[in-house]
Parts: sequence; C-alpha cells; structure tokens
Amino acid sequence: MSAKKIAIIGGGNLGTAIAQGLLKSGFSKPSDITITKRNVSTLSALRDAGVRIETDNDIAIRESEIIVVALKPYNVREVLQEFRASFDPSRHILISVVTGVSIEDLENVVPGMAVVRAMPNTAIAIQESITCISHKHATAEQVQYVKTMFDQLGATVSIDEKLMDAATVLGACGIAFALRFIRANIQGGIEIGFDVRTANLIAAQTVKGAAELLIRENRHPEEEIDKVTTPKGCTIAGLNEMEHQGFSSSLIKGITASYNKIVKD
Ligand SMILES: NC(=O)C1=CN([C@@H]2O[C@H](COP(=O)(O)OP(=O)(O)OC[C@H]3O[C@@H](n4cnc5c(N)ncnc54)[C@H](OP(=O)(O)O)[C@@H]3O)[C@@H](O)[C@H]2O)C=CC1
Ligand SMILES: O=C(O)[C@@H]1CCC=N1
Repeated sequence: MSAKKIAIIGGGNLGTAIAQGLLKSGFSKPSDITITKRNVSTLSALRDAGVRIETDNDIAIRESEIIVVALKPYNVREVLQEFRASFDPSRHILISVVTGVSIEDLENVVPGMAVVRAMPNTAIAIQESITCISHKHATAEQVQYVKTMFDQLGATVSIDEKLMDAATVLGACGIAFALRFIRANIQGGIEIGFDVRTANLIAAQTVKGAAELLIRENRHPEEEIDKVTTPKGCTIAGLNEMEHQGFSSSLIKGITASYNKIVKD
C-alpha cells in the first residue's frame, strides 16, 4: 500500500495525538503529514519533528490525499463548508473523528465526498487506541486504506454508524474514566503507605495487566476475578465494600450520562 500525504484539520488534543501516532508507527514520514489550526504556537514539538504546520486549510487539503477532520462538533460544518471547493472526490479520502456529527451531515456539506467516520482515543499517540470505524458510501479500497492506517495506531473495529455515539463513550471518553479509576487507586495507595510514584506505577501496571488478561486470553472479567477472591480474603472484602458504595452502579450511570449528553445535545 503506497504512502499517502495526510492532512489533519484541527491540531488540538486528538489531532496532535493522531500525528504523534502516525510518526511513532512509521506509517507516515514527518514531511507527509500536514496539521492545521489557527494558533499554531501549540504545535512546535510537531514542527520540530518535521511535520508541516499550516494555518491555511486549503493548502493542507489540496496538497494531501487523506484528510482527517479533528475539529469540534460546533464548527466542523462551517469550516468544511468554507473549504468544500478544495476537495477532489477522485483523489481525497475524508475521515471524520468528530463526535456526534453523522456521515450524512458531512457528505451534504462536501458534496461528492464519501466520509469514513472514525472514533479513536488519545492513546492513539502511543499506538494503543481502539478505533471504531463506520462508512456508507466509501469504496472498499478507501475503507481498507483507513483501516490499515488505524491498525497501525492500535486496534480497529468496524461498527454500524448507529453505534458511533456509544463507541465515543466507551472508547474515547473511556480513557478518562479508566484514568480516574487509576487515580482513585493511587489516592488509596498513598493512604495505605506508598509514595505517589510507586502507587502510580503499581496502579497503572495492575490495570494494564488486567486489561491484557482480557485481550490476550479473551476472557470475561469475572472469570479472572474468581481467581483472585480467596474465601474470607481481603479481595472479596474490598470488592463487596466497593459494591455496597455503588461502584459498578456509579460507572454504569456515568456511561449512560455521557451517552445521553451526546444524543441529547
Ligand atoms: N479529545 C479526545 O479524546 C477525543 C476527541 N474527539 C473529537 O475530536 C474532535 C477534536 O477534539 P479535541 O482534539 O479534543 O478538541 P480541541 O479543541 O483540542 O481541537 C480542535 C482544534 O481545532 C482547531 N481549529 C478550530 N478552528 C479551526 C479551523 N478553522 N481550522 C483549523 N483548525 C481549527 C483548534 O485550534 P485553534 O483554535 O488554534 O484553531 C483546536 O486546536 C472533537 O469533535 C471531539 O469530540 C473524538 C475522540 C476523542
Ligand atoms: O468529551 C468529549 O466531548 C470528547 C468526545 C470524546 C472524548 N472527548
């Protein structure tokens, strides 16, 4: 598969993370990536790495083949509308990572362009994203290119577009939920005697190990929990107290609140 030039329109938190992942994976040469925003002072690290930094979206789009739109939901239509003439459907693949804006909406803004929607998370910077992908009118070849690209940046799963909001909550917001879980472990770890650095390492590596048990062994969490909960032991005492305090329930309620925020906005 030949290398294509990639423009990232909207070099904020996610756009920057995508550029970092593309560089780290070797999928793109620095000079094949262009990243845009209005205030480019925040992009100096990418500039130093050889990535092209632009304020002009028209130049970035015209000089690239893959266009990744990482703008906020509230200005994506307006910005794409302004640059609709820069797109060439015979040459460009348009990928949107924007939350809550449908493929149909975006295809109406840029007529003739087939949009692939992708929902990665910020772990894409270190090639550890889970990226959910959906499409309607993109060709098999276009979809394959997009999938190959995101495969380099973690794992990918193809989903129906109607599940995109759910994917946003579970995968993209999920990074923050998981980190808050780890932070609470660190706070508890300090209270029972560890310094913050050691607590951070133990908590993060433990969560990584738990996740790897599920991913590599394809197991259900409860199967692994059963191996840890010694009868009358300290694990079941801790787990039951957490559940008495509403642990699982608070997470489920948080996930549904997050989902409702997307679908009701
Ligand atoms: N952050 C995350 O973890 C995830 C975010 N998303 C989605 O990705 C999108 C981006 O999110 P996020 O990176 O967090 O948001 P940010 O606000 O960090 O990034 C958006 C960027 O767009 C730039 N921008 C605004 N107007 C223009 C313009 N006209 N041309 C070029 N760039 C412009 C802004 O910079 P400036 O003002 O300097 O132009 C800003 O840096 C959102 O739709 C979000 O929902 C999806 C999954 C995960
Ligand atoms: O919080 C948000 O709205 C965005 C979408 C997914 C992650 N961050």
